[in-house]
Amino acid sequence: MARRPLVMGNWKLNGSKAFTKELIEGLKRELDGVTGCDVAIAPPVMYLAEAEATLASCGCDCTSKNVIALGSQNVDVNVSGAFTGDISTAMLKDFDAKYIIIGHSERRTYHKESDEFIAKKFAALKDAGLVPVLCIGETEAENEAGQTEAVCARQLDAVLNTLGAEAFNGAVIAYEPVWAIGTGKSATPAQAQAVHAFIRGHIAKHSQAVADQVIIQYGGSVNDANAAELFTQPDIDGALVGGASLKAPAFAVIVKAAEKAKE
Ligand SMILES: O=C(CO)COP(=O)(O)O
Repeated sequence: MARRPLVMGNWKLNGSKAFTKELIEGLKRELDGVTGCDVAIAPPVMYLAEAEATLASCGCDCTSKNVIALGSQNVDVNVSGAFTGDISTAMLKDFDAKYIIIGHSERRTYHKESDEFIAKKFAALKDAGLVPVLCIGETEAENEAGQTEAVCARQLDAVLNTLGAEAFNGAVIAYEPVWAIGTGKSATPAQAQAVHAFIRGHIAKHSQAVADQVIIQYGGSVNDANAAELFTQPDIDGALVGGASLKAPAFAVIVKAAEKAKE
């Protein structure tokens, strides 16, 4: 089954109002004419207004303003009320954000987010009609101990066992081995493919149809030099890109590589 690739930029804790405007203007120029790949960016929520305005106001007649979707790096489970510092699904929708990253290893590590808590976020996003981008992946120690599949299964099961496989209809999974994030040491295409096939197979135990349509991105040191080879793999449906998403030309090369590999 043909799946439409998705390349998403996770800006993490980077940027400013000026940077947001400049990078998005660059992306609009670079991605003009791209039709075969979905593209999303997740700036810090502080800059969603700037991002939304820059995406909407196009000084040229390019088509790329319709290509780049907005996203966020996190969301909270509560909808409103006395939850100081939190950000709701409704607030994200207010800025037209669509793809919402949850379970990133940096949040699992620095904010002690559990599998169960992340499953609640998944449910909140589905309730709101937003697209969860569920990050999963093993640490270096877990990898060396041969626990990669067990860790990915456990992280998926938190959602599968509470919401059912159907929750993955229209959702995105990002396989991000922790040892590959920000290290310059990407998984090899074969290594990533093996885990992606395991992830799809794990979902297929519940529903083959859901497994066939779910987008599984690879993330971890994806750049303009290694993206094309990663995308040759049948179960790699795009990428979640950190560092290389902060430069319009590099990010555009990755998007175009996905478009070409999956046409
Ligand atoms: O964590 C990542 C995306 O969510 C990957 O980050 P890098 O591309 O900087 O390794």
